[in-house]
Amino acid sequence: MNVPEPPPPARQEPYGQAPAPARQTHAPQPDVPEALRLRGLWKSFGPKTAVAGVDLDVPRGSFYGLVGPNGAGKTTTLSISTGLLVPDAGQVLVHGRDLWAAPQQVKGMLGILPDGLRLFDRLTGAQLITYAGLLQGLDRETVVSRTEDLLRAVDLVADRDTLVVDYSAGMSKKIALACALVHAPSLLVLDEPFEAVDPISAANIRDLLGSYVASGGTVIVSSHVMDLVQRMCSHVAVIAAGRVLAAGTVEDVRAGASLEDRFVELVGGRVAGEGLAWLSTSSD
Ligand SMILES: Nc1ncnc2c1ncn2[C@@H]1O[C@H](COP(=O)(O)OP(=O)(O)OP(=O)(O)O)[C@@H](O)[C@H]1O
Repeated sequence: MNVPEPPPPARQEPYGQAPAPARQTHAPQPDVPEALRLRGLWKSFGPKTAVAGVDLDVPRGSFYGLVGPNGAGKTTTLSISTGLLVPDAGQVLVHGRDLWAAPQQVKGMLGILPDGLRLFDRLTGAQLITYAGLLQGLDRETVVSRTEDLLRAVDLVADRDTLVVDYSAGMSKKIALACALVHAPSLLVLDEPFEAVDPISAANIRDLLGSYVASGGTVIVSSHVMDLVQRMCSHVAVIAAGRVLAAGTVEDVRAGASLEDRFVELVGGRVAGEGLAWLSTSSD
């Protein structure tokens, strides 16, 4: 693997402090074909370069999978794309709007399920969705009806009045997804949305996301489950060592092979051998 080139100089304007345009809107720009456009993203943590020049175009209305080995830079890329992390360099455009020029307006278009999300877990599930909706500026009547719809959609009606602190990992993931959806964003960015979620709930969530995409929304998901990405996504990007190795429609990227085989071919790293000899030695 090549040693990454040093990043270009950092942006001059600190995050969120660029002068705001006089008039801004949450609406996507209609003539822009990409829901998300990343250009030249770089991010290092001390000596570790996590993202090394990522360019990516996510077409509007696509179901986009982001796959890569552990430590590839997926979470860092998604965190930068949603304004949760400041890059050392690069540009993020959401529906044609620069995230750092108008962070509040752009974030109104985004629904985010971050990795390792900390929730306000002393609220019940229903209260948490309500709180998320009110924070997004929805009126109370709309929030109440959407909360009921979302609790049904993520199979949490029976636990609507349970404190989130008492939710299992999968239930927490589902309530966080419901919070991400409540303001009907035009772009959903989901980091490992199916991790710890049971198969029935996962199927329901897939259906929900499928309908969302069919109605014009755009979804980006990171996942380690190649079979799921192959079945669910229209597009995929393979990322390793902070760089995009391949990106496009799932059909184009897998090029006749399974996505899993193509992934292994692109990324490498299979360990040949007979395993750990000592592991098969009984201590009895
Ligand atoms: N806050 C941080 N401080 C230091 N290093 C970090 C930090 N966040 C990420 N890294 C490093 O950056 C690299 C990319 O991490 P990242 O979490 O983006 O990978 P990932 O592709 O999401 O991995 P996984 O599939 O294991 O979740 C890793 O080497 C990781 O150790």
